[in-house]
Amino acid sequence: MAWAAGTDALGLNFYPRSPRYVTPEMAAALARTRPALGAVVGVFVNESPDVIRARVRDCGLTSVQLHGDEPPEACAGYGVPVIKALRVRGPEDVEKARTYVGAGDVATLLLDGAAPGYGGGGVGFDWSLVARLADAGVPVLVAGGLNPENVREAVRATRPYGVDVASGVEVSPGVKDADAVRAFVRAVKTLAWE
Ligand SMILES: O=C(O)c1ccccc1N[C@@H]1O[C@H](COP(=O)(O)O)[C@@H](O)[C@H]1O
Repeated sequence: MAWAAGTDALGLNFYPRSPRYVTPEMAAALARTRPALGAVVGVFVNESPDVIRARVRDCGLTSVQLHGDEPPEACAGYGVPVIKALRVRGPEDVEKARTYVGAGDVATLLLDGAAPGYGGGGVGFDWSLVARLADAGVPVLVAGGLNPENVREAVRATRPYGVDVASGVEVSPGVKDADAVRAFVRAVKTLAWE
């Protein structure tokens, strides 16, 4: 459904405490639906490197999104590019994000809101802070509290490399709303490039 809606990347959540958790078997089956230009991202929170490597290998992940307290030195060794997610409460967290630029295999940063827990909480952050990474030389993804109604404003405000959404396109935690997914992708992809 997500691919048909036009999404560029599918996130598979391996955090056992998430309502979006998928088993390795489910993940591998979903990853096999990947179109030629699609990305399959494994989302992990403070997971052991051996488990991450096993999921990359067995589930066909094309990148990993580290959404926990992983230090810069833990962002390498998985054989695929790393998206490091940081929860943003204020400017100090954006400065912390900078410490991951050039570290290990970090290819992209993801800025998320600071909901309780590690992610998927539907909480945004001050989008004006994204500009602080404009000179960092690394692509930035914006997430946190996005939905079909506010994502265009988020893109206009932050000019990100991409956006990520979990709870904002669901009927209930972990259950995607196909109409909302389609509306979200349409809202982003029909934005004029200025
Ligand atoms: O979605 C989850 O349950 C989750 C759990 C642990 C870490 C990350 C998680 N999801 C990521 O959180 C952000 C924001 O989600 P939301 O749109 O605010 O609900 C996003 O990057 C998800 O991939």
